Amino acid sequence: MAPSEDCGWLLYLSLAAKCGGPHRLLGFAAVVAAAFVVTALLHWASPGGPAWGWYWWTRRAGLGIVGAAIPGPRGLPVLGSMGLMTGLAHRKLAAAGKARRRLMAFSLGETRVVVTADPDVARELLASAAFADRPVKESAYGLLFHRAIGFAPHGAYWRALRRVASAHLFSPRQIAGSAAQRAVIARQMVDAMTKQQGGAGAVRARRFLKRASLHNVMWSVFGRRYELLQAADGEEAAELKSLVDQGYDLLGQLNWSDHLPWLARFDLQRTRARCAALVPRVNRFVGRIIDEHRAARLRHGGAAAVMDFTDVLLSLQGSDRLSDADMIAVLWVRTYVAPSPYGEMIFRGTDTVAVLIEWVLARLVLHQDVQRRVHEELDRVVGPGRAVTESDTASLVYLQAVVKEVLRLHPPGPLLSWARLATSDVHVGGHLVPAGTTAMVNMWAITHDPAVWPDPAEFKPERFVGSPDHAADESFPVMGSDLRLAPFGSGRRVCPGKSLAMATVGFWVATLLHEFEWLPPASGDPPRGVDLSEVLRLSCEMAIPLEARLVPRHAV
Ligand code: HEM
Repeated sequence: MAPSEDCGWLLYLSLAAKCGGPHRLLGFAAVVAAAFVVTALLHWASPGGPAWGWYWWTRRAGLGIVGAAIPGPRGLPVLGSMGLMTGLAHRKLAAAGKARRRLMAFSLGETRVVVTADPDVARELLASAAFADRPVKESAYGLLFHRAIGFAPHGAYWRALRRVASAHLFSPRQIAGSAAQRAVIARQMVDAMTKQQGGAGAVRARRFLKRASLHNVMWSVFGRRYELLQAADGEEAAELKSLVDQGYDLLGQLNWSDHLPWLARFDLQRTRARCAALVPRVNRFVGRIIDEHRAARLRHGGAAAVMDFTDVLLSLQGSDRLSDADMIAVLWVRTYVAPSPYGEMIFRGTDTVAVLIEWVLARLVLHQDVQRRVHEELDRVVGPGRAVTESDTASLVYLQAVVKEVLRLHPPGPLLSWARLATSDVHVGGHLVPAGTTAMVNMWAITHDPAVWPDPAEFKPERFVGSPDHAADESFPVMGSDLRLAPFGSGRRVCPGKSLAMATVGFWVATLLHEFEWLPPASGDPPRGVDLSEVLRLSCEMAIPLEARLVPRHAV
């Protein structure tokens, strides 16, 4: 509630008190409370709950226009269906939307939301120009995300950022150019895992994968090279890790005051306070790196010896030129770009890649027959005498099918994470979706729908290698043109890092499989020790980190 509204209420109450003493005041308060309860119940009674009720009532009163309401659960008065977005939201939404796959409405406090679990409606929604914006919430503003690619409003600034990132970070030439960097990090991972396996008897892959992904992004963006092993980490890497961890924490939570604005002043989850403490540290960290880049460019007569993404931003001229504050937003967010299933954020660049590789490895530990086929393919294509190179991955057809099948069963952003915001009234799936509505695609529900994928719960990479009795083959595109499996989203705001992500995942998985046999920590048949339970944080990751015994496949 705005401060002026507070003053209004106080004025009414003091007037009422003056006019008739405490009894009148109490009576007035009771009438106000009763009016509030009746209004809340009337709004709540609409399909989709209170936020939709509010919309339909004001529409009826103001314009006399009523379209067919979108079906959906009412949830609780005032709060709506906040419970749907806690825990494993994708599964809860899929269960709630079973009978309303095409489009379901629900309310998150005062926020109107629609979600679809139908590939055709998903295509309509993601391709529509009316959904090219994203809802930006309090924590996003606090962390400057609204100036970064993922959350900048659709317009000239966003287009300029995407153009620069596409040309200098995500183009095929840039991706090929950074292959050597990924090879160095892959080697560091193999060495670090070999060392840990020797000491502990089993390896917990997650910490290496997360560090490897973060170091990879830091290298491309800031030109920084870190070692993977803890002991070799300096102060800067430790500060980086702490900043990223705190950012994860902030962005991963469902911020109640984003949907119940009258709660915002209390800052109950301390979102604002924690953002305020984090931002100056981020500014110092990134600002120092920018200053170092500026100084190096001056030393080299205005150009960098080796261009990283910071140099690219510094070299922009004319209308593309960014202020220091925007540059910090773009660079920092780039290190962990990602909105959450709540319509807010998940760190993308680093988190998703590590999360996906951990799922792939877990599936391969669990399905030893599939792992054997991957090893056979690696022996045929690469052989024991040399390391895998990134150009080998094009020939590793079965391994690519494994990655696709894992993307289908465990999409890192099961709700496509980065929700969209309707900027104008628009018709989707036969319904009117009003401007200001948050829209989501439940990709997890689509990839687990038996009407879309036969035996959806089964892990069958074969479905992507041309088996005639399956719905797909090796040419099945996962980059957003077929909404039956579009883990990177689709349309104007499709993930720009998708090719880089697929190149990184394919190459690192191939290397880790070429070097090691991945066995369950405890022997047995079926293998024990791999728990596929999920937890939805910034991405949907394994609730119990994978542990595996690694056996080197080639003599050193
Ligand atoms: C397996 C890895 C990844 C997955 C599953 C993934 C998934 C996604 C999804 C679902 C979206 C939303 C798309 C939409 O709204 O239609 C997205 C957006 C985005 N992703 Fe990724 N992503 C991955 C890796 C990366 C990487 C490596 C980067 C960069 C280093 C990146 C940068 C971005 C950015 C900047 C956006 C926002 C685009 C915009 O709003 O214009 N992602 N990603």
